Amino acid sequence: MTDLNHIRNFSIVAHIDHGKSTLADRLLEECNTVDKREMEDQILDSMELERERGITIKARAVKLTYHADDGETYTLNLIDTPGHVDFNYEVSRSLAACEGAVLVVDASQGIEAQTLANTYLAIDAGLEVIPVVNKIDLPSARPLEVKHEIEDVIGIPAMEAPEISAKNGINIHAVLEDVVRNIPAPQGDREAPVQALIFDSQYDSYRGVIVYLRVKNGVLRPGMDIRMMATGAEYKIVEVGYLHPNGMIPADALGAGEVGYLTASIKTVADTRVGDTVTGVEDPCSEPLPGYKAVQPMVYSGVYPADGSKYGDLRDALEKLKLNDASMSYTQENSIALGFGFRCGFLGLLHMEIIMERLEREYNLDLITTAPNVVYRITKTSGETIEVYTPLNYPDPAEILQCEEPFVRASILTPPEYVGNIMELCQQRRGEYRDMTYLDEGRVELHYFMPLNEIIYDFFDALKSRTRGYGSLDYEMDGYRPSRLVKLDILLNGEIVDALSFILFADNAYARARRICEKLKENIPRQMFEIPVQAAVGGKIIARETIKALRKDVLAKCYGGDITRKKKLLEKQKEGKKRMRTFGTVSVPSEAFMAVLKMDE
Ligand SMILES: Nc1nc2c(ncn2[C@@H]2O[C@H](COP(=O)(O)OP(=O)(O)OP(=O)(O)O)[C@@H](O)[C@H]2O)c(=O)[nH]1
Repeated sequence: MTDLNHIRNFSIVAHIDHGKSTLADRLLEECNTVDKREMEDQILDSMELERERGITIKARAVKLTYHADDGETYTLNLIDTPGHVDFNYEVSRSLAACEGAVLVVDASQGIEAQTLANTYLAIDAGLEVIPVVNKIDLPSARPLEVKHEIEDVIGIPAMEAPEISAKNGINIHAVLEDVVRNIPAPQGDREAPVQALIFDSQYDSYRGVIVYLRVKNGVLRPGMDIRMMATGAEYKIVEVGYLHPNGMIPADALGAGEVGYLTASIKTVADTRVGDTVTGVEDPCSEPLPGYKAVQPMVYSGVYPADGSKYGDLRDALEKLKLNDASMSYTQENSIALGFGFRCGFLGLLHMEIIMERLEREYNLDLITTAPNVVYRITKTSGETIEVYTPLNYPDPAEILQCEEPFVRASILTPPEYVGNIMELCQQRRGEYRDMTYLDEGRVELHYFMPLNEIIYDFFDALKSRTRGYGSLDYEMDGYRPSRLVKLDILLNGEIVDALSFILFADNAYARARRICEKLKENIPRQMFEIPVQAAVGGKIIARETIKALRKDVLAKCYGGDITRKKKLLEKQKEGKKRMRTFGTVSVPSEAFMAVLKMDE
């Protein structure tokens, strides 16, 4: 165990793409913990998918050894934080494991919404924030301006902030010196009962769950019986150790102030929730650490195998993913149209996309997802209040007394010239204007109340395109408000396709219904008979298109006796058929579902 005075626990916070992972790599190199040759690019983002998408999903930590200019050797624990608004809670728990945060700001972009949001999280967590200006190698870099921006907007001294290029390895040493000098050493009592904060966990098929934690008080040792205070789960520690960039290094003990891992043959990450407190069974601490929150999925979607016979495979895959991702949820759901599937809950659309991609890629599944929805709250005339996770459970309109939908407080940062565009966008999305602050000459912060439902689809993309990429968004939940909602049903050939139903704001129903019918008409191939495509609210048809009947058969073009060409065509047709689902008498390709999902593009 390192003595407390020689430990520094810190995170790096930044807006997406400002260079957090690249700086982390350079710090690792500078501390010589990693041999350059064996260093994979961006070791902290260890999942393949993360690397491909260039985002950081799960928090990880590494222990660095740094020989400082004062002649002393320090242990630096770098805790990586996810960079997307979907994962804000995980960010806050990672920060709670630290005493300081390095704030990376891109010298050409300056402060953006997530810079502010993450910095405020760090300041709220009581961390010492040390700014760093990155990407000074770029011709468009304006480090001095950005330093002024940091001082004016965030209100922390920044004139001495290191000007670095993480990419080219310029001035990295100055960052490490700042960390050692300006971030306080951890405090804690190693004689006290154990109190350790879980900031991440990961499922490993051989060892069970690996729990990443920061010990606040006491000492953890192998053989000790521990309890997770929120979930109540109890285990015997098998191993404790440190997180070296090249792997886990077992140790005899993990003491207050330190960051490391434990294993205890834990079967599921659901037992080791992020933010929970680990304590000893024999000599428990009197109170858990503050700030634990059971994270709730905010967005739900139906997930069905494109090929109905793969239902079992999908269930197995979800079961495995769930072991590793406590924030995802799933329950079985039956749709008349799609058969057996699951209603899955996600933190947000990015989280949903990541899980869908993992299911398709790692488990080789072809999936159909239904339009994502938020959780609505409906009070019935009987006085009963229900939470509606899926349009399939939407009550009969005659039984509804009141509908409520979740709202968020959104803050949008933008250069002033785009304010008009943004206001228009927010108004279209039923935003309620709160206020607007001019942060400095180049930046305005707009505050709105918005229905979560209007944000989850494509709000972020729409914002980016209306601000030429300069606008940025952050939001937090703000509770439920009464709303006028309806369920829109889609009928093909007179029959409701339940998997295409969704809940929306009443005033949007007509426009949306027309667009969906048009989209379906474009995406459903003609068949032997005419197919009416209709949209209805409460049994009343509000839009209609018709898919004309098909007359020619595919082989008609194949005059002449070229059998291989005929075979090819038939083969192709079969391929097409496989990807179709038949509803009543109508075959619908999975692309049609996608088209309805991607409505707002
Ligand atoms: N020119 C230049 N590019 C840099 C520098 N540092 C990082 N980049 C580039 O900026 C991009 C984003 O860097 P990352 O380190 O992945 O950014 P991040 O903040 O970790 O992003 P997320 O993981 O998505 O939160 C990459 O293409 C880097 O190569 C720098 O000093 N100069």
